[in-house]
Amino acid sequence: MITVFGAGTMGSAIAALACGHGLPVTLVDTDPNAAEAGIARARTGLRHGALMGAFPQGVEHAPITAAHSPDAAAGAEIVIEAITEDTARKAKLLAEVAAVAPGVPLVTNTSGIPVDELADAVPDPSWLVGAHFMNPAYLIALTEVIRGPRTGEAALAAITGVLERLGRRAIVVSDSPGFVTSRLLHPMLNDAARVVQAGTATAEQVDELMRGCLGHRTGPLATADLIGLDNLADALSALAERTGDPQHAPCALLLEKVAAGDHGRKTGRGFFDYRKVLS
Ligand SMILES: NC(=O)c1ccc[n+]([C@@H]2O[C@H](COP(=O)([O-])OP(=O)(O)OC[C@H]3O[C@@H](n4cnc5c(N)ncnc54)[C@H](O)[C@@H]3O)[C@@H](O)[C@H]2O)c1
Repeated sequence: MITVFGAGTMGSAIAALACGHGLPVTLVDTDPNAAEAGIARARTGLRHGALMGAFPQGVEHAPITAAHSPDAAAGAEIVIEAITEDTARKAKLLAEVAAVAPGVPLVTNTSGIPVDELADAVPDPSWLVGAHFMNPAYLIALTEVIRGPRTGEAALAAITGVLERLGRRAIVVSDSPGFVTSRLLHPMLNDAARVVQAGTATAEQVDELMRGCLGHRTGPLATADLIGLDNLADALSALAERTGDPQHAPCALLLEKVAAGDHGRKTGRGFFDYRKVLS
C-alpha cells in the first residue's frame, strides 16, 4: 500500500498512476472535501489513462481510500507527500509521518525545495528522497528523482523500485533549488507571462509561436495553467528565495491571476478559459 499525502492536482494523478498498476493507495488530505474531490479526479484519471493505454493490460485497478491524518502512513510500504508547496507545512507533515512510520521511505514531490532542507525535519534523513512526478503523472513516463546529500541507498532503491513497478523511468539528479526541470521550466513560464504583461503578445500568440516555431508541445502558458498558477507562483517564490535571483519571483500578472482565483485548469480559468470544456 502506498500512502499519498495531498489530494490536489498531483496527489490525485499519482493515485491514479498507482491504482492503474494494481497498487492500492490511501489518499490523505486535511481537507475532507479535497480528499473526496481528489478520489473523484483519480477515478477520472484512471478512465483517461485507460483510454490512452497508460496502464498494463489484465491488471485489475486497485482501490483508493480517503484519509485525513498522518496516522494513515502506518503500514505503508512507501509514503509520497504531494501537499502544498510550502516548506514549513511539508516539514511539519514529514515529521508527523516519520513518527508514525519510522523506517518507511518518505518521498517528497516538491517542485524545487531542496530535499536536504526538508530532511532536517525527520529523525533519520536517510529515508527522505525526492521524486518529481510531472502532471499528469499517469501519462508522463519519466520521473526526475532527487538524491539529497543525506538520502540513503535504501530510500533510493525503494523509490526507483516503486517507479519501475509503475512503469516509470527514473533519472537521478543531485539536490539543488528547482532541481533540473523546475530550474529550467518555471523561469521560462514566468517570462512567458511577462511577455503578456508587457503587452507584446496575447497568451494565445505566445503559445502558438512557441508551439509552431519552437516545437514546444503544449505552449508555456497552457503548461502554466496545467500546473496550476498558485503552485507555479509558490514554486517560483521558493526558487527566487533560494537562488537570490529576483527575476525568478512570480511576475505581477501571475500574482494577479492567483489573487483573482484564476488558478488555471483546476479552477476553470487561468491564461485560458476552460469552463466550456469542463461543463
Ligand atoms: N501541479 C503540478 O504540475 C506539479 C508538478 C510537480 C510537482 N508538484 C508539486 O506537488 C505538490 C502538490 O502540488 P499540487 O499542484 O497537487 O497542489 P494542490 O494545491 O493542487 O494540492 C495540494 C493539496 O495538499 C493538501 N494539503 C495541504 N497540507 C496538507 C497536509 N498537511 N496533509 C495532507 N494534505 C495537505 C491541500 O488541502 C491540497 O488539497 C507541490 O509540492 C508541488 O510543487 C506540482
